[in-house]
Amino acid sequence: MSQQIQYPEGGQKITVGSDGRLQVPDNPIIGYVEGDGIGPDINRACMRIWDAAVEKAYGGRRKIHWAELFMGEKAAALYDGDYFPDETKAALRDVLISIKGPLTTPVGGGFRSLNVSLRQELDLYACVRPVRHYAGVPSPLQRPEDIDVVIFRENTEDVYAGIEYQAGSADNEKVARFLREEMGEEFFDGAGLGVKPISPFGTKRLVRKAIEYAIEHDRESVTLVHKGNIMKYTEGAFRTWGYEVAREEFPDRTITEEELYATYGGKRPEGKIVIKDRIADIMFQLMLLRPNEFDVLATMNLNGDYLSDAIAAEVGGVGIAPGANMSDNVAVFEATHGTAPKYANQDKVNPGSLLFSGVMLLEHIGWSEAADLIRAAYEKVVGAGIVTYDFARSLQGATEVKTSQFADALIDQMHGTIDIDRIQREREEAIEAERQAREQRRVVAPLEEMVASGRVPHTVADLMNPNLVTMSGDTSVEDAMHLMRERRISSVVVQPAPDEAEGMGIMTQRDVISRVVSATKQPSQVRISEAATRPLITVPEDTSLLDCAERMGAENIRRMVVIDTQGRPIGIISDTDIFASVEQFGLPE
Ligand SMILES: NC(=O)C1=CN([C@@H]2O[C@H](COP(=O)(O)OP(=O)(O)OC[C@H]3O[C@@H](n4cnc5c(N)ncnc54)[C@H](OP(=O)(O)O)[C@@H]3O)[C@@H](O)[C@H]2O)C=CC1
Ligand SMILES: O=C(O)CCC(=O)C(=O)O
Ligand SMILES: [Mg+2]
Repeated sequence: MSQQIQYPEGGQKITVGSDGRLQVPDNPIIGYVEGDGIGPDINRACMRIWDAAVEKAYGGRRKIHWAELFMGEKAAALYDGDYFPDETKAALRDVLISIKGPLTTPVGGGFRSLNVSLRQELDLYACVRPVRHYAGVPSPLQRPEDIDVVIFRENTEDVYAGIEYQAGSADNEKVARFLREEMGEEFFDGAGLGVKPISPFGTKRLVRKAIEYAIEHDRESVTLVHKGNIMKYTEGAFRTWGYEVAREEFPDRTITEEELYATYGGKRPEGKIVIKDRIADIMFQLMLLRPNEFDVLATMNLNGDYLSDAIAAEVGGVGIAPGANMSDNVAVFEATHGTAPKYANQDKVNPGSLLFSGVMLLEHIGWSEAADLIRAAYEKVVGAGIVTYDFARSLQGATEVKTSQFADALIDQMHGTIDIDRIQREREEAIEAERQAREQRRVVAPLEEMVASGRVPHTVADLMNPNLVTMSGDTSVEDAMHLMRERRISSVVVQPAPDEAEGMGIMTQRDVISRVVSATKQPSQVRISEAATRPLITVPEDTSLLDCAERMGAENIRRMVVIDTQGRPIGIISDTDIFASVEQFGLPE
């Protein structure tokens, strides 16, 4: 066997004690695989951050001794075309804990996925992917903080098992003949064929791990995700065996959702984990609409692959979501995204996914002080708008930095050598300056444009501000205040919450002051529907400015929401807008 791997001097191996727990020395040897594509860029950056956090947390008493292990393109170059050498497999088992970057897999042919091979060869049966939101990270959701789930994805079975027969091959014909002649199945000629094995053994060990995690981390529920209505004997069986393991092995710690309502009136008894199940397609919708109903998710391989990328998108994208592949002793932590080849060697991408996989690793070996330092520094740095290109795309006032510069900022923050509050202040000032410039353009420039073109504003649509924010009535006043401050707006349109019969309303800064602050209520405890003014006073987009001014006077209000012909809110017009127009053009006709 070719020998390329060298364990660093001064390091000691992690072992498993007689109680089954990891024995971690202060100088553990931990394996790392750099990965292909963007792998080297993110790995270089993350190693500096992990090392700095460990040094800072333990004052030099603890130190990781990294051992480079080889997979993918780097391995092929060193081991004569072998992408996953035996030496690496042996070392991954030997050091017990490793972390890896992404690896290239060719589509539709070529060699088998190295990631899948790794999971199967080492029997790393649980792919654990926590997804939560970090303050300051841009998200398409109104309340991304509601997302805090841990996905346990089965890692060795399902259509990923690699039991596939290529169309036109002799094996394919043999299997097709068997299925048609012996089993009476019908399908089109020339079909590629794949097998989807789901076993009670594979299912139960995965669901067992998910329930153990839920118990250990004081989580409320474990949801079995499946498409058992269609694939009854694979996905349906996953559901059946999942409930079985809960009932047989954790009878004192689990109840089913059915029991929750039938026996406990919907109120979860202290210390019990609720086991429930959802069909996979609706699960994607639920994770967008009501994510706070979910906690730990147990899925089969393919559903978990899809679902983990989709949920990651809700909290900032695959650039930030971490993961780990685990057996009972061996664990290989890994970024959940791929090799993003178009960005390779550009020092450009977000190191967050690998970084937080390392944070999981630090927690796994019990070094949570170092993990906490990274999390705290991350929130500060991203909160100050220092981000890589992916977050910069949707973050107002962002300072876009390279992968290595992002690592520098995190390390400086941990060392206290960066004035993050000043950067944050400057960012807020820049956002404010941008807002004022926008306002200037909105109120003055359109009028100037109109003067130049000889047009005169007639209707509210000519003058309205289309920058309108609508929020659901069950949003807390605190969350709405954050958004109003961030967007520099003085009101939000309030849509009825699902449990409300009333129509739309508006909540202004003045409402917050008079109905929440002066009433000494906690903004976090009050829903915006309680602070809003109803009904919403609207004005159709083709209303003349004079009519609008008259209505404002009659209703004694300073702004009105403009609606289109379908009754949808499309903008807001204020007395300031009409004032500016009259000052410029005189009284409208
Ligand atoms: N575990 C593993 O090793 C995995 C390996 N792969 C392999 O990776 C290769 C490429 O796969 P592909 O489907 O393109 O998926 P990738 O995850 O590599 O890239 C898809 C897109 O995701 C965004 N992205 C990915 N990583 C980052 C990051 N760190 N920071 C910011 N944005 C990021 C980029 O979006 P944008 O273009 O919008 O900027 C990128 O173009 C394939 O060979 C695939 O098999 C895929 C998944 C997992
Ligand atoms: O192996 C691959 O190339 C893709 C794996 C993947 O998508 C995942 O691990 O989530
Ligand atoms: Mg994937």
